[in-house]
Amino acid sequence: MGFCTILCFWASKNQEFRWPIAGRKAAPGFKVAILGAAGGIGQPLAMLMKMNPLVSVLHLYDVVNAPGVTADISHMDTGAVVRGFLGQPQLESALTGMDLVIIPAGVPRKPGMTRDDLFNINAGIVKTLCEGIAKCCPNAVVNLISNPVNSTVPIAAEVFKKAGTYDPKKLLGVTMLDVVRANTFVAEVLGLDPREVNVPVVGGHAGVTILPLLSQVKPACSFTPEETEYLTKRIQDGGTEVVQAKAGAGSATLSMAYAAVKFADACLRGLRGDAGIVECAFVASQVTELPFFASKVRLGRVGAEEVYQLGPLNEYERVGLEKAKKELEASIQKGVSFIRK
Ligand SMILES: NC(=O)C1=CN([C@@H]2O[C@H](COP(=O)(O)OP(=O)(O)OC[C@H]3O[C@@H](n4cnc5c(N)ncnc54)[C@H](O)[C@@H]3O)[C@@H](O)[C@H]2O)C=CC1
Ligand SMILES: O=C([O-])CC(=O)C(=O)O
Repeated sequence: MGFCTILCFWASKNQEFRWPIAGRKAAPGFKVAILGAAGGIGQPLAMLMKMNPLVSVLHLYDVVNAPGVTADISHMDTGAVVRGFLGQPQLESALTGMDLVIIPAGVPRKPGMTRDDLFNINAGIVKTLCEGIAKCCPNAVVNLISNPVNSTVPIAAEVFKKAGTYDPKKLLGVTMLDVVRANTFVAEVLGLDPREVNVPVVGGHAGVTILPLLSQVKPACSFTPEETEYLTKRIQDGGTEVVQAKAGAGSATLSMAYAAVKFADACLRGLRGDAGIVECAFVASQVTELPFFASKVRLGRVGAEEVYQLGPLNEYERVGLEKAKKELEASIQKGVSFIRK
């Protein structure tokens, strides 16, 4: 039995375990925690955040395998100091002092499931983690990835309200993967490099609530009705496409880690005070009559500082918006009721 095996075995028996901290002081930068860091998204996300020069301290928390992932990531010769935290008794240490908390904790879909089918398990996980955030880092910006995002964000908001720490600017549901997919699929149709394409995706993060605004693509372009139908459907079903291809082995993890880092980096640049950082996210909103909605937001020193209106929609998008709102309303209510019941 090697040293690592002994240490991991001991760690799994000893909830007080804390991976040894490097004897180096953290450089200036942001302190970031990933909750669910040993998972399919969590691991590549941890690796990419360790590569981010804006991060000085990276806390990796999970209920399993946190020591192994931490040992592995900590050998990367990049700036951030990495610390691992295993299990509920170490949640508070993982969260204390954090500027940004990214949450990919929870179960993923299998073929045939909707994101809402994850509610029963993931709602409780998100509730517990957000209670920890309210207690230990109430001023942190939260990037919530765990599905169903349309319900988990309202759950988080209710937990923070109950604790008296709710700041709507600091709670952001991550819908970046929808934008990443939309950029990729639209670029394919237009014959462009996806890095040159920007597609706003609004609404929420499930099925028809994912509403790409193809009339607002940059660079300006137009689509035939067939292209619009194909692209809208492909973007809405992007998650299911991956779930089916993985055939029971989970959902999008690598593209999600990429999208999560793209979004987290935008949040950190906003916190640093960079101007003009605009990304789509599912946030508290007055853009429609619903209390939460995904749209473009300006990220700044305190989080989502400005939520932008949708801009002019075409008839196809107006119809899509009505469908999206109907489903979103029920998902939001389900999340709110989970805490208020
Ligand atoms: N917002 C989005 O665009 C996307 C969201 N997701 C969602 O992200 C979530 C995670 O997906 P994967 O990483 O593929 O799943 P996974 O099962 O590979 O990893 C989840 C991790 O969460 C951990 N975990 C479970 N309960 C926990 C708790 N109470 N505290 C801390 N960690 C806990 C597990 O131990 C595991 O390591 C799923 O809910 C999935 O649906 C996935 C892709 C895109
Ligand atoms: O589809 C899923 O279950 C995971 C997800 O949210 C996505 O890939 O967009």
